[in-house]
Amino acid sequence: MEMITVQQAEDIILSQTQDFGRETIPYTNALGRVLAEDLSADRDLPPFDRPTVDGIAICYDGYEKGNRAFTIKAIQSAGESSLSVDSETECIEIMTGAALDSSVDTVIRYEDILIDNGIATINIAIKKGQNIHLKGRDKKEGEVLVKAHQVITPAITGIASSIGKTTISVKKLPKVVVISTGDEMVSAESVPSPFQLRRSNGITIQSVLKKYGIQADAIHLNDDYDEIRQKVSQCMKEYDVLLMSGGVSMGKFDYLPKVCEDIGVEKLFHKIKQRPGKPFWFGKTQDQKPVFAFPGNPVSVFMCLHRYFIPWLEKSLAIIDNTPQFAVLQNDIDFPYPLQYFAQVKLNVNHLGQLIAESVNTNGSGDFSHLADTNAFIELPLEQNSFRKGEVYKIWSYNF
Ligand SMILES: Nc1nc2c(c(=O)[nH]1)N[C@H]1C(S)=C(S)[C@@H](COP(=O)(O)OP(=O)(O)OC[C@H]3O[C@@H](n4cnc5c(N)ncnc54)[C@H](O)[C@@H]3O)O[C@H]1N2
Ligand code: MOO
Ligand SMILES: [Mg+2]
Repeated sequence: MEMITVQQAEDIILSQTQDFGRETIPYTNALGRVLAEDLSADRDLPPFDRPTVDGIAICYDGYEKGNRAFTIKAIQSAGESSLSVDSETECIEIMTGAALDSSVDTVIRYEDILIDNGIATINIAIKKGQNIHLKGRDKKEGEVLVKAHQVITPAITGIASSIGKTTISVKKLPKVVVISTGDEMVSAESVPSPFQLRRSNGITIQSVLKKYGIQADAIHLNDDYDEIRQKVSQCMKEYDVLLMSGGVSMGKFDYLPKVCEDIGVEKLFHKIKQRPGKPFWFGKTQDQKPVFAFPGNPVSVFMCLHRYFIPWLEKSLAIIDNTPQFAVLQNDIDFPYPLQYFAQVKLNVNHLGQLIAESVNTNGSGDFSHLADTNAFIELPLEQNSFRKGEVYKIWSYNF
C-alpha cells in the first residue's frame, strides 16, 4: 500500500471512533471527565435579593423625601430570615449576602454612613437600588448553566456543588492498555547495561491519558513474536483500545504488524507521509476495537499520540470544544523531503497578542531531550519544502 497522507490517516482514524456510553459519578471525582448532561439552575441565581456590601438597608422613598438619619431597627446577618423596617425612617444593619426584605430596596456601605447612638446618618449621594445583586439576575431557575460535552473544569465542579448536583452523568472512559516493546528497553528502576536504555514511552502515554482521567495499564514486552502474539491477543479481549509502541518498522525484530495481522486485526493503514512517526500502523480488531501501533522513537510516539489518538479520544467522548489552534512561525524552516513535517516549537504570545512558535533544532525522533522545553508540534504542509518566518500553521499543543 502506498504511504498515505496525514489527512487520510486522520480521516481513517476518526472514522473509527466509538461511543463508550455514560455513567454517573460523584461530582467530587468529576474533574477532567466529560460532562454528559446539561447542568441547570435548581432555583434563581441568586435565589434572593442580597446586598453586595456590608452596611444598612433602607427604603429609598424616605431618602428621596429628604431624610438622612435612619434609626437602626435590627442587625441582620447572612443566612438569617429577612428583617423588615416599619417606616421610611428606619433601617436594617445588614451584611453582604443576607436576604433583603421587600420593605427595603437600597443598601449603603458602612464607609458612607456615620453611626451614632443607634442612628445611621448618610453622608453621600445615593442611588435607588444600589449595592444589590437582584434575585434571578444571573440565571433563572431551570436555565442551563453548563452545557454537556465539555471537559469538567474546577469552575464546573463549583457550579455543580452550588446547585446540589452531587452526582453527575459523564462519558464513560475506554479501558486502555499501553504495550511497549523492545529488548533493549529496561525499567526506570534498573541500571542499564552499556547497550540498554531505560524505557519512557509507556509512562509518557499513561501520563497524557491522565489528563482525561484514564488510568491506563502498561506492560512491556520483549521483541519476541510468541510473547507479543500471546499478550496482544489477551489484551484485545480485556481492553477497549490498544496503544502500542515500537516494533512497527522494517527491522528483523519488528513484529507488531505481523502479529496483529496474524491474530485477525485488520490493517487500516501502515506508514504515513510524515516525520516523525512515518511507520505508524493502525488497525481494528474483529469487534471494532482500535489498535494504534506507534513507531518506537519517543518523539514519534508523542507526536502520533497528540496528532491522532487525542482527536480520536475527544471525538469518541463527544467533546465539542476542540477548535484547531494556529501559531505564527518565528523562524525559517527548510525541509526537503516529501513528508509532512512536525517541528517541535516553543510557544509564546507577542505584543500583538498573537500566538508565536519558535522551532528548536533536534536530532530526530529519538531525541526526546527537547520535549520538556517545547510546548507543541507545528504541522508544516506536505506540498512545501520551505517555511518562512511570519507564516501561520496549525499546532498540536502538548501542554498538560
Ligand atoms: N530500514 C528502515 N529502518 C527504519 C525506518 C525505515 O523506514 N526503514 N523507519 C525508521 C523510523 S522513521 C522509525 S520512527 C523507527 C520506528 O521503529 P519501530 O517502531 O520499529 O521501533 P523500534 O525499532 O522498536 O524502536 C525504535 C527506537 O525507539 C526506541 N524505543 C523503543 N521503545 C521505547 C520506549 N518504550 N521508550 C523509549 N525509547 C524506545 C528504541 O530504542 C529505538 O531506538 O524505525 C526506523 N527504522
Ligand atoms: O518517522 Mo521516524 O518517526 O522519523 O523517527
Ligand atoms: Mg524497529
